[in-house]
Amino acid sequence: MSVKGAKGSGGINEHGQEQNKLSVDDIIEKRRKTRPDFKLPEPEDDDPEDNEDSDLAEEEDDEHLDDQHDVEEEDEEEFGAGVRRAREASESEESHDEKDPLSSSEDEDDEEERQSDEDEDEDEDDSENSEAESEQETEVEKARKAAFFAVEDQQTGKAKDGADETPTFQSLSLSRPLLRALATLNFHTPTPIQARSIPIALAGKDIVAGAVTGSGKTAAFMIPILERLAHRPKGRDEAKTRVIILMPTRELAVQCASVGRALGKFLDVRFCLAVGGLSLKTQEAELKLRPDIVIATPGRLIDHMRNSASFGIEDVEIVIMDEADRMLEEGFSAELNEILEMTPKARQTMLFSATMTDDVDELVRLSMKRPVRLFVDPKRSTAKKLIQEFVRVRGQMSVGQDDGGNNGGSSSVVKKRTEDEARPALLLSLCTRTFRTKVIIFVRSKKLAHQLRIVFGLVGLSAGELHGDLSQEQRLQSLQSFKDGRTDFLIATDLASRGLDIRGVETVINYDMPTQFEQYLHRVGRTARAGRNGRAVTLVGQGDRKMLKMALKRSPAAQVKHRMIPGEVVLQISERLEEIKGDVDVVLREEKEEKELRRAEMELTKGQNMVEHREEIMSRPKRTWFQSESEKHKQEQLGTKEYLNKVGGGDKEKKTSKEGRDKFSGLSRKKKRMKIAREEDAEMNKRGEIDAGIRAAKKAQRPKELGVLESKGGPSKGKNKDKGNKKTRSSFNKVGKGAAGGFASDLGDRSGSAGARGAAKGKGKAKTKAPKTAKGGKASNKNRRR
Ligand SMILES: Nc1ncnc2c1ncn2[C@@H]1O[C@H](COP(=O)(O)OP(=O)(O)OP(=O)(O)O)[C@@H](O)[C@H]1O
Repeated sequence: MSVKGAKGSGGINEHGQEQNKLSVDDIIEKRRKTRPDFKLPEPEDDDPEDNEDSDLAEEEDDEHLDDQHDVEEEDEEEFGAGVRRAREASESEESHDEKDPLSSSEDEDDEEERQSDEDEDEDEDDSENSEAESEQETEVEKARKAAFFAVEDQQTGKAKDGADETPTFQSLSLSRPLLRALATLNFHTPTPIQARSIPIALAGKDIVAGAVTGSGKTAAFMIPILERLAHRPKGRDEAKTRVIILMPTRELAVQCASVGRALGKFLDVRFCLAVGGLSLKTQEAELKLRPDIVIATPGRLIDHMRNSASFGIEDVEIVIMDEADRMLEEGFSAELNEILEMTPKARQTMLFSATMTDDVDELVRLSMKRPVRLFVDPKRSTAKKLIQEFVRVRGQMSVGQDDGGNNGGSSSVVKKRTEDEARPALLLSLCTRTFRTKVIIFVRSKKLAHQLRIVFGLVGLSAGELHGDLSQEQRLQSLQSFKDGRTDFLIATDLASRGLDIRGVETVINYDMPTQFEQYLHRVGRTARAGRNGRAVTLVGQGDRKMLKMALKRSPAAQVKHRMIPGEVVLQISERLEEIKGDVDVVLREEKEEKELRRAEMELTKGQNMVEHREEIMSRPKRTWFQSESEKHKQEQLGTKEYLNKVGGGDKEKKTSKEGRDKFSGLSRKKKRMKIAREEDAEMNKRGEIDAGIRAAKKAQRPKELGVLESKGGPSKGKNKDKGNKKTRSSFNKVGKGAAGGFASDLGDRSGSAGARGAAKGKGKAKTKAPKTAKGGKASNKNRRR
């Protein structure tokens, strides 16, 4: 293959030198050199045509536009007028008189289309009504909330009249090292969410807090955590993991750790980042030292809870769940429950997010004690300095003139295209003429993100991509080069829509409208953060009008605009894009070949390692891991079946298992169980030396305070060994009672009989590290990552 010829095939060559990998950038660059430069339209700094507002309707038509363009222009005007009408309607709060922002009153829409529009409108009205209802608290709900949530003023002891005064960090009674760190970061005044949550968090209360994107929620929980840790008992024996911060994605965890380290700069507080995709061994070593704060994604934390010697969460005093709704969306509810149940009952729990869902309400109800509700901004609102622009995407566009020889006159040629085909040219028009640096572009799929990145590369724009198809290292690199300004555009999926705080992002472009309004809020919230200006531009297709209406309804009139892109610019770019279509395919093909080659090399290396180091590899203990619901179910069934076979509870299985009948015939139930246990012990002993070695190593690593005295014989069987009066919220007792699946899921990658034994012995083994049966976990590992 030519590509390989250019840079070698990677790995080690015959001279023992490492050969370079061929990255997608190399492939794009190589391809770009084979064709003339893509001529980009002239940048226009202050293009009045681009930016429509109320005065645009009075502008004269461009003389170069043909008839078809006139129709499109009118259509655009209608769209703009629709945006204005919707805005006005939102201002007067007469939402049901609101006109469809995409409608064109004198449109030539056919009857069928009109009918379907009406149907859709009805649906929208219905859903908006129900939404309005759900936003309006009923008396019953109010009473329920009053009974469950604590009142803020009571908690802080503040008089109501004092609430309006803007506090300073000094007035929040923070210690000097923290005040110094805040000054270093140029945080002079607490943001509203910080001003309200810090005193309550310092008082040890549970909190459920919501505030718009970019309003400083991270520091709102990090400051009181650090302040509380500043007063913890110190000394060698006091090293404990006291705080766990759970984040939905690795990037957010990394970001949160960096905020924490910056704020804790002058305090002797130790952090550990425990996220997937980074070295397990390094994390294990750090956890062994019992860091004060562990910032983790739920899956990786559970992995460590089960597999890392000497790490336990039984001393945790504070649990934070950031972006809790996203964690639940991602199917982490079983993991969250397991983590919460393993921590002490007396802990403080705080939950933060810019958006909340019903599932979060449920989590709050199950995991918190009389939390204080802090919602500082109107529900579903955007940052104050965010300008939202909308660009209409049409699925049809004229591409030139036909002299009309056949039709007896001149007419434009109208090329039918789908909205999706129209979007790339609109995007490139925006990115080449108006928004040229510090732009995040959100797209709906990983594949699209990658293809667009190739397109950007081929036309000479510097773009990176961020989505779940990349390795952790690639994700972090991509993010870093965008932060450093080495790339101007970051093309991302919703993986990046939450929480990412990138200073100086000027524009967010929604290549397509997200399907959930919450998602829209998080995406546009990547700009206009911390009181800065920012702009969000959304391409709006026919099917996106419901979302558009919601956005218009919730935004002040001055912040909403309709952007129009001159038709000829879009046409010019569309034609160029047609020309490079083939190149995109070539790049994708070469990239695939390159990947296959790498995979083949990896397999080869793996095979070699297996031959050379077989014994060592086979002796490594398997890690237990959480499973998907279907895996848990299968495991549960398998465990139950084997158990029933052995104890004689399952008639069918008993009859078909000759061996089982002979072996246990004539024995009482109790004796059967004992015999099974003995057999299993013997079986386990065959694995003996390895397991004994592992147990001994774990025991040796365990700090004295957690271990059982040598004289009492052997290591404790679990991290949750009873320590004085400390209670945990564990429900393992419940699990032990015959719930074969609960244990089976822990021993998932050991033999099914071990799972059955767990069930048989389960009664009363409340303090083992085995997980409880996960209830309500929706997603498998596969769909956790985007
Ligand atoms: N008191 C403050 N003064 C000035 N800047 C602040 C202050 N607190 C936080 N910031 C800055 O505000 C920005 C946004 O903070 P943060 O990322 O915590 O927002 P957020 O509310 O968690 O946003 P999101 O909902 O998108 O996750 C950060 O760059 C942070 O440095």
